[in-house]
Amino acid sequence: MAVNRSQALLAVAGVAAAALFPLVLHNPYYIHLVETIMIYAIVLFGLDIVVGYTGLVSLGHAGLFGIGAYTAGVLVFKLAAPLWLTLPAAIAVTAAFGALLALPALRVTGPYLAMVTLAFGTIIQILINEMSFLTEGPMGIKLDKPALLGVKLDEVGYYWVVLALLVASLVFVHRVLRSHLGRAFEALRGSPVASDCMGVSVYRYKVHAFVISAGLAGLAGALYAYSEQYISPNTYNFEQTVLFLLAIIMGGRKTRTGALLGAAIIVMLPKLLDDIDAFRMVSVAMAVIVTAGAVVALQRGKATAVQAAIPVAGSLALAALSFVLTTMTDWRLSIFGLITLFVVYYLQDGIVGFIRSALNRQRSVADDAEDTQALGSAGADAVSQAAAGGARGEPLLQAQGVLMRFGGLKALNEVDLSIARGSIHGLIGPNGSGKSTMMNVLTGIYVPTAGAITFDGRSVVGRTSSDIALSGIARTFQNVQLFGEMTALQNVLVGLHHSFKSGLLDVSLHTPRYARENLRGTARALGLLRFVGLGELAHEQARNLPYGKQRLLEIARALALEPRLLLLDEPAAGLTAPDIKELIAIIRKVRDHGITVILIEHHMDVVMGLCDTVSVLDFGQKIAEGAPAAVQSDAKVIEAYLGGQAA
Ligand SMILES: Nc1ncnc2c1ncn2[C@@H]1O[C@H](COP(=O)(O)OP(=O)(O)OP(=O)(O)O)[C@@H](O)[C@H]1O
Repeated sequence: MAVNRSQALLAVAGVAAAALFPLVLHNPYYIHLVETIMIYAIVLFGLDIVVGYTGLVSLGHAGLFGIGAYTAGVLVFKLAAPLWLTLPAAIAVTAAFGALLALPALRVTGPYLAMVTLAFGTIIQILINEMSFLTEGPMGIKLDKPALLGVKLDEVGYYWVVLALLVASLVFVHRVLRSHLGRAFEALRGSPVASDCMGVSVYRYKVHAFVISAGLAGLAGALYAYSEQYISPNTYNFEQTVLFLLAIIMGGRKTRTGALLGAAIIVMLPKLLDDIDAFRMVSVAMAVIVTAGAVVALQRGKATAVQAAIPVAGSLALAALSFVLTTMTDWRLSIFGLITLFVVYYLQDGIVGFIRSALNRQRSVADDAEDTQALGSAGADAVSQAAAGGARGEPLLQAQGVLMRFGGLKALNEVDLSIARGSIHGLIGPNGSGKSTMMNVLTGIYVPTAGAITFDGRSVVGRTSSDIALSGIARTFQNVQLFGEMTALQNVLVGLHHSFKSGLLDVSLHTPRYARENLRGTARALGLLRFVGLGELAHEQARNLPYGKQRLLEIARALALEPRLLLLDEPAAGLTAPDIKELIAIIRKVRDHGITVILIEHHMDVVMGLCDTVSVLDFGQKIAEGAPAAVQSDAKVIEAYLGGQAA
């Protein structure tokens, strides 16, 4: 595992401290409090996969948490089931409900998804209430602390069980997120369209993320039932769901520390707000921290006086208010709301994100791949020889009568195209002539209004982008579509996703099969990066690369798919002259590996120097086709497109 030493030491120290806590502090109230924080943290690890990594909003997690609690509760109440049965059952049942919700819900996004998941949560609460024959309805279910290996657990024993499962969940989530599955989750947030075109089905991995997240919520729910020793429908309500989301926002997304911190906040804050003395202490401490933070930010030139003044004034006012108030009862919710507003507005990356940026530390974007830095063969070997039969020169892709309508506009009007195997086929035309639309039709982003497209004898029309990608068509994008928060290496590894056959079990147990795939994948990805001259930048975040390098990275990522056909959409746009030279050499090498290329390009020297055949589009129609020299001297082409430029 690619965890650095100090992180590992810190984690071990943290677990040891948590384990010793109930022995040092015997107060059952505090033991229960920490236990609740740990249980909530398990939910939040899962919720962060959905919210932080895939970028979806779920308002259904309290419902899922409730399903876990009731699965355990009902099994204990009706069948006196033991712990080793109730916990796996809670995970399985909740994951199944998660799938039931995700399969239809994840067809929609944004506010619609929020509404669907919210409705789910409400329905679950109503069902728990109504299905008295199973759930005892509003009366709720009482249950005892469970027994483990024949010994009935007391508060401390159960605390340790929860701690052990927290650590297990942490390791599980950590491993999943560092594997190809985690990369798929991040990729679909970074660029859904590029994910699909790399063979990583956005829909499929959204559902995966949701189901994993639901399983964790189920486990936490079951633990919560035993912890409280009583469950009733009212616990799993809208407020609970909002609290979970708030915890992620406050703690910070894409961080396990953030989830733990978020859990601590949502458990402790309401209790602190119950007690005026505690509230005074916290608000004074907060005012001191905020003021000190503002001074540091001002000194380092990270904030202007006005920017720093508002949070300082706000926290001082809160501290002053705490001494004016005599009781908290009427003010609890308002103050909770104010604190939330403050965090959401000023700490958009959450508290952990804020601390990291204050310390000038980047979020670690390392994953399992980093272990294998020294790997990688010579660059060119990484590009697979495009296998599969068919002689050079025979058609690999054929489009007939392709029509693409957008309302009244025919972006493509009865276009025929035949791409010979092993060739570089240029597609040129003035702006808006339909070139990118053609790429989008070929890669399944648009379904053509009419016409037929066959790739290697199989129809492309109506298939999903990821299916088409996996059958051997890779592409780059006119407006670069990289996974910005991921490293160059991780971007290429997303392209290699198809080469990972390991499942969730392999990933969480780090089986030899996963280790083998991971090693091989990383070596190939590094080889591909070297092939496009980015070997040195493997661990750089994609969004930090210069524009020209980003375009080359897109080519490496596309090659990772082991395509037979590579579509390059204006690869030279925005490149400097030396970069263009490098690009031309790379495209030639790609062709020499037997990969067929369709090249959209405005740089005529690139097109004329590289292409075997050129097709010219104008207003969605093909107006000429042939060898570059012939096309260049075609009167219609000169009139439509080359006219001004050729002169
Ligand atoms: N999703 C869409 N909805 C509506 N119209 C579209 C859509 N996509 C493309 N078009 C229109 O189709 C026409 C062809 O666009 P396209 O992007 O394919 O041209 P292009 O040849 O790639 O141009 P450029 O070189 O500027 O990228 C344009 O008029 C464009 O506005």
